[in-house]
Amino acid sequence: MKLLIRGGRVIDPANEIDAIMDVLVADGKIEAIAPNIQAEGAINIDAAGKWVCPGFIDMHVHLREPGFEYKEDIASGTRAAAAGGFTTVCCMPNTDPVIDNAAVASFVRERAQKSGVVNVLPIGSITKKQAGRELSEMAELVEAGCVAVSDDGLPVADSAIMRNALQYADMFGLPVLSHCEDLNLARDGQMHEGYYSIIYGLKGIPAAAEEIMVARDIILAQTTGAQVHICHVSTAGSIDMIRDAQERGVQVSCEVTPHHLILTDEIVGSYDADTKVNPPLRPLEDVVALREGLLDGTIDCIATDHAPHHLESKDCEYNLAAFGISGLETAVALIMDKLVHPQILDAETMVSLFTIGPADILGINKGSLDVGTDADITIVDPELVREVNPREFYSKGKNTPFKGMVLKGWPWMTIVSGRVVYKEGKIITE
Ligand SMILES: NC(=O)N[C@@H](CC(=O)O)C(=O)O
Ligand SMILES: [Zn+2]
Ligand SMILES: [Zn+2]
Repeated sequence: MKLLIRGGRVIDPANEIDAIMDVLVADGKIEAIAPNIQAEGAINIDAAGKWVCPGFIDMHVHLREPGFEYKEDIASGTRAAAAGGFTTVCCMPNTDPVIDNAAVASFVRERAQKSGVVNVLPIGSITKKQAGRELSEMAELVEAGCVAVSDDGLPVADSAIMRNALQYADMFGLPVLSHCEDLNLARDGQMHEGYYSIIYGLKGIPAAAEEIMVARDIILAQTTGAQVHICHVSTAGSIDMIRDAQERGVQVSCEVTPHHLILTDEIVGSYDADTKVNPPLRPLEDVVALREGLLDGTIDCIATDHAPHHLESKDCEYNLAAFGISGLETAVALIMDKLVHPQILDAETMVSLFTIGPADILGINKGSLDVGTDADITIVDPELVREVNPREFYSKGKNTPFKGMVLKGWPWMTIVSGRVVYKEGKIITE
């Protein structure tokens, strides 16, 4: 089976390509990239006016299976990923049971094979049951296909355990993805601690709750020489420390979410629980610093932190609501509309933040259109205008603060290993 994607703007930052070209796919692999390819018997896809990119990778999603299938499962979560233009997602281990051993990791991969429509790479936990006391068997997790370890949802509060984790994971080349939160400072907090938390009468989570842990992790990465990756970085102070550490040669990378790049804590005044997320939405100064970090290369990638929740845990008092935003189906459109079209972010940087950026952190052979690699391809229609309508989400999680927003620039087609899994609003399953 051959696919010929014709006349699109091919943007492949890993190969420094940005030109109108054809892409030929054969037997699930990239076979050629060149102008005016002739291919007998190939199915033609007219990509004129579209961006043809390496498949987008989201290295931070919560698929909730096993254990919380009422919030999301691998079938629904991977459909949401495909609709959002992602060909590969890495799923966090805060499931029930936790992905802390080979059996659960293998279960996730088997479910993904059977019911998923995009590549699913599991993330194992740093500590058994994410309890923060004893390290998981990382050798076993690597063997079972885990590409990183994380206790996301919770910090590794004990610094001695974190230091051991960094050293141990380093032996397997596994990145440690750190959820930075000092639980004593964050306790009972509902939103960012500052002007608006006072105005709105909600208990605040100070920036220091994140920054103290970012500082600690940088110090531990420096003293061990190991690699640490900071999840969902959200404050100016964190960015400053990460930038400084990178300049000193410390192996620290980080990701940012679309919501932290676009929203401020002011919108919590709607008391809509869909604005409640961890880390919390921050003031404008932080948003500005995150955008600077994105442009100067301090931030390595954009990840959604897709955190679907059931209506019951969102349609309630702000104080009682769960933290999290269903992000897979809006990420690309948000970045296109709010950063690319206003010319804050150029197309090539945007594509690299969704492709080679995360692939390099994870050390996976994806994120480029290299000939011979899996034909994972994301095609974006930069001109398509659509409203965010959670009722049409493939995700079971309808919890988005972006509902009703009209955005320009959406994923148009998603191709995984040469198979079209999403096209113009529809998931395609044979
Ligand atoms: N981000 C969130 O607000 N929630 C995440 C946990 C996490 O990413 O820390 C979840 O699992 O629901
Ligand atoms: Zn987290
Ligand atoms: Zn998360």
